[in-house]
Order: sequence, then C-alpha cells, then structure tokens
Amino acid sequence: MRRLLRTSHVTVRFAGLCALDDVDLELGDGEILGLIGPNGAGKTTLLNVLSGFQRPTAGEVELDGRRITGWDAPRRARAGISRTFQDVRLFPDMTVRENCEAAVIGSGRTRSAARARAGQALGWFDLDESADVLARDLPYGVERRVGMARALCARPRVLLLDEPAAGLNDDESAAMARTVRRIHEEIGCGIVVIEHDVRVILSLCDRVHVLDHGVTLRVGSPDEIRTDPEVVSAYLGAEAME
Ligand SMILES: Nc1ncnc2c1ncn2[C@@H]1O[C@H](COP(=O)(O)OP(=O)(O)OP(=O)(O)O)[C@@H](O)[C@H]1O
Repeated sequence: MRRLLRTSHVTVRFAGLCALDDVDLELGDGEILGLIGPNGAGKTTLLNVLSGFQRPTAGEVELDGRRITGWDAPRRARAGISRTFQDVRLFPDMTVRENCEAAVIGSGRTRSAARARAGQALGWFDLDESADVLARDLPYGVERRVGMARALCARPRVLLLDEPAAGLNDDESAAMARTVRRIHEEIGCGIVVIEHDVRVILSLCDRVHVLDHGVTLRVGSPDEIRTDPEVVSAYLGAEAME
C-alpha cells in the first residue's frame, strides 16, 4: 500500500512534560488506522501534529513524501487533510448547511462546489432535516454527526477523527462505525481514528497504533493488538482477549 501520511521521530514537549517522544506513524493510502492508548498517552497531541494544530518540538510530518511540518492547519486542509474535534467546534451562529459549506470553501473550492458537496455530506449523515438549524440549537448526537459531515464534505484525502463515538450509546457508536466504513468505501480516503471504544476500533481498523505515555507501544493488525500481552496490560484489559 502506498504511504500517504507519515510522522518520523516526532517529539512534542510542553514545558517539562514530554507528550510525544520520537513517534513514527504511517498511514497508507485508503487505510483506516486506529490510534489507541490510555488517557494522556498523547493521541490528541499526535492528531494535532498531523493536522497542523501543534508544531512538533522535533521530527517531521510528510504527506505523499512531501515535507509539511511547517504548514499551518488551513494549508493542510487545502492539501486534503481534514479533521474532527472531541468538542466538535461548529460555528454556533451558522446553520448546519453553512457550517459544511464553510469547510468546503476553506479547502479552496468554489461556492457552487461547496453547495453540492455539503448537500451530499448532509445526506450521508441523515442530516437533511437539520440542514437549516443553527448549530447552537443541535442536540449532542446530531452535533457530532455534523462534525463528521463537515470534515468529509471537503472530500479529504486524509481524515483525522478524534473520538467520533464519544458520548454516544452502544447503538449510536455502532451506527457511527458503519457510517465511517461506508463513507470510507465511497470516497476512499485514508483515516486515522482515535477511539476509546475498543470494539469500534478493532472492528473498523486495518491496523492499530498503540501509544502509552507518549511512546509507541505497538503497531499491528487488530488481531495482533487484541492478543498482545503488553497492550492488554497497559490499556485493553482482560475482556479484549475474549
Ligand atoms: N497544550 C498543552 N499544554 C500542556 N500540556 C498539554 C497540552 N496538551 C496536552 N498536554 C498534556 O500532554 C499529555 C498528552 O495529552 P493528550 O491530550 O494528547 O492525550 P490523549 O491520549 O489524547 O488523552 P485522552 O485520551 O484523555 O484524550 C497529557 O499529559 C496532557 O495533559
């Protein structure tokens, strides 16, 4: 599989704290990579490094073999890297449709492309009925779906998802995972997904990257990760072995 996105030797220090220490991550073109680890392992910091929201203290980020370490988030968005946030971060005084259109325009497309792509993404997430609702009036579960629609309507080459199932119940989480899989098949982007729901990660991902205290503990297939004694003891717990 062709390599799409890569970090090499990425380190991030916040004052005295080393949030990431010499981390190498690889995402293949069209691959779904899970990023897991205990609280504070450095998962969101790594997503921030990939999306341009956090400059690494050391190390490099490459997209398609091109060094993008110094690129800011808007430039990476125009190059096809799109992300969601744990706290969604919609524009509260814009409608659902306007939020999606703004993301397409921000990725460098025209207004008419924005209208078409936003309309399609709203359909993917069953959001047609909410299209003209202001973001600040949305219930939590719908708001999360809008966050995903907004990230996807720019038709990214790389999609970075920060806990898409956070706060959702089991049925909603399973539905979210099915939607991610379906959209992935439709637009074929590479995906890095942080998720605490291990069942979602193991069923959705082609490979899993495990972080612990800022370092890479293991990278492997869902089956390798599920049965790795060190991963089980650091993070998964005994139930994942079943
Ligand atoms: N801007 C910041 N300033 C200082 N410390 C930070 C900052 N961002 C993150 N950290 C610290 O870096 C470490 C890694 O945080 P990060 O949010 O990346 O972990 P995480 O694996 O995403 O955790 P969680 O699963 O709880 O979201 C934590 O100790 C956190 O407190």
